[in-house]
Amino acid sequence: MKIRVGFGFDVHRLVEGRELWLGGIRIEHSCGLLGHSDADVLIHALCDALLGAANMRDIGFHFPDTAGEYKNIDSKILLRDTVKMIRDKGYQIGNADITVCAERPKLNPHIPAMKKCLAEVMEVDEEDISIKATTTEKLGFTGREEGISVYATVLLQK
Ligand SMILES: Nc1ccn([C@@H]2O[C@H](COP(=O)(O)O)[C@@H](O)[C@H]2O)c(=O)n1
Ligand SMILES: C[C@@]1(CO)OP(=O)(O)OP(=O)(O)OC[C@H]1O
Repeated sequence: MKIRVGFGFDVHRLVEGRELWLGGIRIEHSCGLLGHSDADVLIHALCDALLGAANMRDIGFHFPDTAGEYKNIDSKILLRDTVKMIRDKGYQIGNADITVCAERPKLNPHIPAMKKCLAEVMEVDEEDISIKATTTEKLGFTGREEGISVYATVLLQK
């Protein structure tokens, strides 16, 4: 069996007047993430980790932010299509481990719903998706609540 690791990282800016979408679910917050799509930064990092493990470039290569068809798109659609691409190349998903850097809101209460949602979209067990949250102790752009960043690692098997 061939085992391959992939890593993804993404950042989106927090602004007023946008909904906050994270891990496929909407979270009540005073501001939301800015992007061409719904700006679900967690899903974008996860897509990049999946694509990286399969050596299939990155999210912007497959879903360019210059294309009207992706304007305000639900990132769950991008994740579903990414998973299809990597399965078509013969890979199975082993597990994903994701860390969200956000000063606010508290994400722990939302993590079970995110895991359930992502597991459904990816057609994997919830047990195979780990999501963790950390502040950056008020340091840097995440600490100043200017944005949210996400790191994702996945393991694929062939
Ligand atoms: N947006 C966040 C950030 C953190 N958490 C949880 O709080 C714990 C402590 O955070 P530190 O940054 O002080 O280490 C962290 O381990 C998470 O469990 C959260 O829910 N939402
Ligand atoms: C998702 C896409 C496409 O709508 O746009 P954004 O929401 O701007 O996200 P980003 O992570 O900057 O890049 C990937 C994109 O091409």
